[in-house]
Amino acid sequence: MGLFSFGYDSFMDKRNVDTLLEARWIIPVEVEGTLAEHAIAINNGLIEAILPISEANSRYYSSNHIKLDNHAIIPGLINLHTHAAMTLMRGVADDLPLMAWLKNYIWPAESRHVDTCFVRDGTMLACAEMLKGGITCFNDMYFFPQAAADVVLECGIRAGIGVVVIDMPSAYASDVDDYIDKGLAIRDHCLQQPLLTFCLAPHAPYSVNDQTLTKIMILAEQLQLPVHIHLHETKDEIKNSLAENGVRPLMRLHKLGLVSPNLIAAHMIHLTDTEIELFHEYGGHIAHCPTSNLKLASGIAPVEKLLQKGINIGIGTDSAASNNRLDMFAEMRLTALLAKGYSDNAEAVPARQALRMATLNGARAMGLDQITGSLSPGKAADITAVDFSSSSLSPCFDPISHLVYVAGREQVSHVWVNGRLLLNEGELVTLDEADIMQQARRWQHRLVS
Ligand SMILES: CSC[C@H]1O[C@@H](n2cnc3c(O)ncnc32)[C@H](O)[C@@H]1O
Ligand SMILES: [Zn+2]
Repeated sequence: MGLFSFGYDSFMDKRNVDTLLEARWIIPVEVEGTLAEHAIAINNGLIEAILPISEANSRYYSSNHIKLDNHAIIPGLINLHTHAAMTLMRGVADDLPLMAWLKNYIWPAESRHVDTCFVRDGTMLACAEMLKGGITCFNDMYFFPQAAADVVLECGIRAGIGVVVIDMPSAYASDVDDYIDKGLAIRDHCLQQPLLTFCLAPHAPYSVNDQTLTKIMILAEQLQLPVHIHLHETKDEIKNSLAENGVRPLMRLHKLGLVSPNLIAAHMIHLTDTEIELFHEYGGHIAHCPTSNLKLASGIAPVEKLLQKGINIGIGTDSAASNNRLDMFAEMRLTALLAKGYSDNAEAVPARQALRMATLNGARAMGLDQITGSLSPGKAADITAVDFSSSSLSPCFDPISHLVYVAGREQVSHVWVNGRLLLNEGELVTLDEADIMQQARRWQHRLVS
């Protein structure tokens, strides 16, 4: 009787949580280093505690107790710049420079095919690829953002949806005011959705005029929204801006008041020292997209120099039409390797920094660093588990080094967003992968015809 009541009492003393997750290594990112043999207690979508396994077991219990004995647990990866629905155009036009790619292939295809169904099916395909690759949050810029938002809510991933603006009529909107009105109406409708945030997303300095950019600057300040834009992507962008506006694009945006902590500038390849100073002084963030930049021969961003200055840099895949993968493991590795080669310095972007760029820095750029981007009590349980049991990851002296230089997305086994399991032992929980692939094949036939 005494023994029974002792066991019962001590069981009752423990706190019941939704999930108790044990792992060989936990890499919180916010604090440096690796925690060996620790556990995470997850409750109501949030990380409640991270403790050594024995301590976690003495304080918590859960009917959902998961033991990942050979895994590293990291914050979910954050894809800071993408056009999710463009997965349906993966490989339609390769080996071209940006403007030929856009003007001769992508924009004509978009004008013929992009509608709400295309964006729905393409975003589903992207979410399947991203979740299987450990991505828990993406920053999107595309037509028909309502369709992307619907998919995000259906599958349970987290996203920043772009209120896209471009001075080019489309099936989605007739002019820039129509783009803005439609985008803001979607935001108003989704204000209570914890997985959705919104950005103002003017496409690029060459496709949006001064008057519209000023309107966007005012809206960003009024609504405290990030502004997500392609910037300084090619040498031609800068040459044309000098010819048409008398200034380089970044200086033009600065004169219009857009360079601020609200700004997320994708690419930022061709920069003078003065521009780097200015960008740092005014607090902008960068979405570095190394694969897309190389594939379109746009150039190599001076990442080491920008980091040394103290600029916040996250990592993006860009679209599957210019990458051609939505693979943040590949982008992390390339970020680390390119920075070394470009700056002639093997110490540039060590593994821990590449991982931080792919997680916490992305969250910071999106204004989400109080919610996600690292594993700390009080933050959302946006978590990726990476299986280290393969011989190709053996031996392992440092799991952070392996995550960047060895592991690939094929090692991702589990993903949680807001405490909800979305990938279980490599299988998508909320998405029907076979159906998604069938829809992709249907679009492939349409695009060809
Ligand atoms: C108006 S929706 C977004 C728009 O951007 C196009 N796009 C995709 N990748 C890039 C890139 O690297 N630079 C500039 N524009 C890009 C996409 O096709 C859509 O038209
Ligand atoms: Zn882009």
